[in-house]
Amino acid sequence: MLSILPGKKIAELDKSYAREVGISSWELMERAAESFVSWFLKGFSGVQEKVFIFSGPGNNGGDGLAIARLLSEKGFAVSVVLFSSKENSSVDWQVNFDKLPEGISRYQYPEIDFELASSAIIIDALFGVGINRALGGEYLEVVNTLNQLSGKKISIDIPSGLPSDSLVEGVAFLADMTVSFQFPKLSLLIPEHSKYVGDLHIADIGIPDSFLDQFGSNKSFVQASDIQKMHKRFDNFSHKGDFGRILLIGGRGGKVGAIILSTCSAMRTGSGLVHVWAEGASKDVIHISCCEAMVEGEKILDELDKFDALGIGPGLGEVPQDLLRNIFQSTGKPMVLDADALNVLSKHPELWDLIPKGSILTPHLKEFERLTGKSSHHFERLDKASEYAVQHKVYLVLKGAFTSISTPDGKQYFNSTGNKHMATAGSGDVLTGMITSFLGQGYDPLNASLCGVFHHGLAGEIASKTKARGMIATDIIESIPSSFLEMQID
Ligand SMILES: NC(=O)C1=CN([C@@H]2O[C@H](COP(=O)(O)OP(=O)(O)OC[C@H]3O[C@@H](n4cnc5c(N)ncnc54)[C@H](OP(=O)(O)O)[C@@H]3O)[C@@H](O)[C@H]2O)[C@@H](O)CC1
Ligand SMILES: Nc1ncnc2c1ncn2[C@@H]1O[C@H](COP(=O)(O)OP(=O)(O)O)[C@@H](O)[C@H]1O
Ligand SMILES: [K+]
Repeated sequence: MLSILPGKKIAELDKSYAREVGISSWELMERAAESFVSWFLKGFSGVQEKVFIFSGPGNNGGDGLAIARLLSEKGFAVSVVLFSSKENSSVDWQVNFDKLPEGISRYQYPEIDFELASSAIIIDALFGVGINRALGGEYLEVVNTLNQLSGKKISIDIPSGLPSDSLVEGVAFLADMTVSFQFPKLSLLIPEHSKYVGDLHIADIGIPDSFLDQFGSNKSFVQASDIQKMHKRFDNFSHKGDFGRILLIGGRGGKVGAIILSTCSAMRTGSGLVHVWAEGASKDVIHISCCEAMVEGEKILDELDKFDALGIGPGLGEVPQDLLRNIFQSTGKPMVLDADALNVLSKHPELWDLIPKGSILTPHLKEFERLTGKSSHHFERLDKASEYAVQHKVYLVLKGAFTSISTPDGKQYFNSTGNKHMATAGSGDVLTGMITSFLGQGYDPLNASLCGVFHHGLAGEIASKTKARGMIATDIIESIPSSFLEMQID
């Protein structure tokens, strides 16, 4: 689990880590540069390619100079554009400046012809986490100019102009890709900053997770290796009863498809027994669409105790609040609440304290807004999500890119899988089926949420390799088994 530290803590982290392992701050910068370059070489191997690196006065600029040297050694035609004088730059910047090889072209801003840079790969090393005010003067001017260029643009650590923990003010560099060191800065994970960040890559600089943990952050970025450890192991004598019996409630009226998606995905996630509550003609449709599931009528609501987990909401439509109230009161077990179940909760806050403790709520942004009111930006939304989870002792899965999972003990986890092709009708219903399935298999609510969200995103990534923009929710379901195979979960 990568702790996400606030920008202000990073200088302290660097210093204490360098001291602990007995390396200099320059050596840490060198590791960062090497990690960037090894990522870069996977995507840009054409050694004839031109690279322009814009280097600011701090350590982000220092990273840029180290990267300039390393890329030049690999045969790239590298130019650096400098802004401050040597004596006004950070100590490690100066060391890397002195190490710049002869072959690198140097320009002192404003003496640069942007025509030359227009056909090059642009690397933004102006400012990193040390930015402390909006861009102005020549930095504003250069970022505005670079933003007009059409070549590939890459930011080191964070796009220049973005603060690491708050909303951008004014202008920032528009990167196609951002390579952030060790962990993503919080600011890289919010929708308002997506156009600046582009595709996000995390470059390991070798600081162990356990070392980051000492800084006591309540926010983490979830990795595949974390998820692998959370999975329950089943043995050779396991039978379907060990994989849980769940009940899914929803799919009324014209929305029977929603609960079918949840049902099929629960089966694919490994549930032993999946029951679905259904009304009238939808029973047959469910049977035909997912013959492995058992379809139940109204009476099943009197037998909730026999289920290991419930998932309520996909396609439920408008229902009287009593339906939820009765369910909450007849079982103390955590359950998954999505879609229309959340809409009932939004209209009836008096139900909030009846939600069984440890339940998992999975709103998308609109559903979350109905629940907690409008937010002026995502940082505020994340705070509200955390408050809600703590206050009502539930897990709040706020869906979108980098879905966040807020916990009753005030922690917040950010998912690292998924992509834009998952923004398609029904993909949230798939997630509900997956999380309910894990909960029913005996995963605790945190692990069920984290594993559900991670595998959902990974299945989406796998499906999108062949389906891309044409991907539909069913494709995600079909790729759930591949997500287990990829993670070697048997
Ligand atoms: N573990 C890690 O993550 C590692 C991190 N590393 C790297 O270090 C980076 C952080 O470096 P950093 O602390 O030197 O800050 P950085 O962002 O270069 O800028 C500070 C300078 O800018 C100035 N300044 C600020 N705002 C300004 C503005 N709007 N307009 C104009 N000037 C402005 C400010 O001076 P001021 O004017 O405030 O006196 C100061 O001179 C980090 O992002 C990563 O790339 C790696 O090297 C090693 C491992
Ligand atoms: N751009 C994106 N990147 C990653 N995941 C996404 C993106 N857009 C949507 N998703 C995921 O797809 C799902 C969409 O859920 P939701 O909006 O409830 O869909 P529906 O209501 O149609 O079922 C969520 O799990 C969300 O995290
Ligand atoms: K930068």
